[in-house]
Amino acid sequence: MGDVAGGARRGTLVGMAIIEVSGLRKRYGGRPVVDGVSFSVDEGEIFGILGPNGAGKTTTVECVEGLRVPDEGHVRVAGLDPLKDRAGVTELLGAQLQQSALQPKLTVREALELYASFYRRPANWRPLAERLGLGDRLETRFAKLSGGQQQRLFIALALIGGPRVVVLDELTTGLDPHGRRETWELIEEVRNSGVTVLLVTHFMEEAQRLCDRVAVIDGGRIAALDTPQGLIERATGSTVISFVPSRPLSDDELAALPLVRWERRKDDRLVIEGDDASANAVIALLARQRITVRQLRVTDATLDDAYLGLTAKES
Ligand SMILES: Nc1ncnc2c1ncn2[C@@H]1O[C@H](COP(=O)(O)OP(=O)(O)OP(=O)(O)O)[C@@H](O)[C@H]1O
Repeated sequence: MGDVAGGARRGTLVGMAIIEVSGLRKRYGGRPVVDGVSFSVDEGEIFGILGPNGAGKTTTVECVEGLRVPDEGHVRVAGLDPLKDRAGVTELLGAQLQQSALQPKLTVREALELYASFYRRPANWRPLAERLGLGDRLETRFAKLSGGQQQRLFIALALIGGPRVVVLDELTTGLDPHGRRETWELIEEVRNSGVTVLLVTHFMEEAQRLCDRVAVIDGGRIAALDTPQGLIERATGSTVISFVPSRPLSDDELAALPLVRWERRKDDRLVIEGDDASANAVIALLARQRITVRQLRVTDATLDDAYLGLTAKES
């Protein structure tokens, strides 16, 4: 696999924290939007931040980038304070630009040359552009690129300083499923080249596929932090069983079963999350009560199920 970071890879110490956030708080107009967030990201990880709209995700990562000043708390990137060691952090952290930050008339080549000029030791942008599939688009203006090409250019610009960490905030929002999958492969290659990735996303499938660990932020606080599989097991159990019963099951009947969670859908479908013991208990209850079922489905739980369970009160 090619080195997507353009050969900028340095030795990594997998398992060492490269980002440390502790007791982070930020208020706007007296309202806490980040309310005591702590986490650390190991070098070489893809670390995801998930959460509902307005949960405080962007505020948190912008404090990591040194773009916002926390009211309280402690942030370190490779041991540096992003506010006090601004130049040092800029050299080692690549941030994805917001769309509006690029002039529509700027060509891909001009953008790459311009951003390379910001760094003392930039990556060689030509192989980077090739690797990101932009080699034949160098003279194309930003406004004429497809959504997927624009996202690839943002990844290239985030990598051009040869960073050890990249922060990608909702990178695949607005992409079609094909473009999203291509971007996922690129993010995996970025990580495989040794760069640590801090990824803010709304897409559970994206987090499940890419992230080594995920923090779910809700109401400015960390609701859960684990591997995607750990979150799934903790929040939902491992299995989702759904069916339309010939007569409704009562809340009391359901409460007596060893389930993690259940939900009634509009079409009378009952969705039950649990484990093998839950599945057996449901089958036994149905047999005892002579309830038949239609459209029975048994599937593995996903991060989507876990997320809905973890953020259920607010959503
Ligand atoms: N500069 C600001 N001034 C006042 N309020 C702000 C400011 N920036 C963010 N907020 C508010 O802080 C809260 C958290 O915003 P933030 O952008 O961090 O959330 P988010 O989790 O990234 O949301 P989304 O998923 O919608 O991007 C929101 O209610 C937002 O309106």
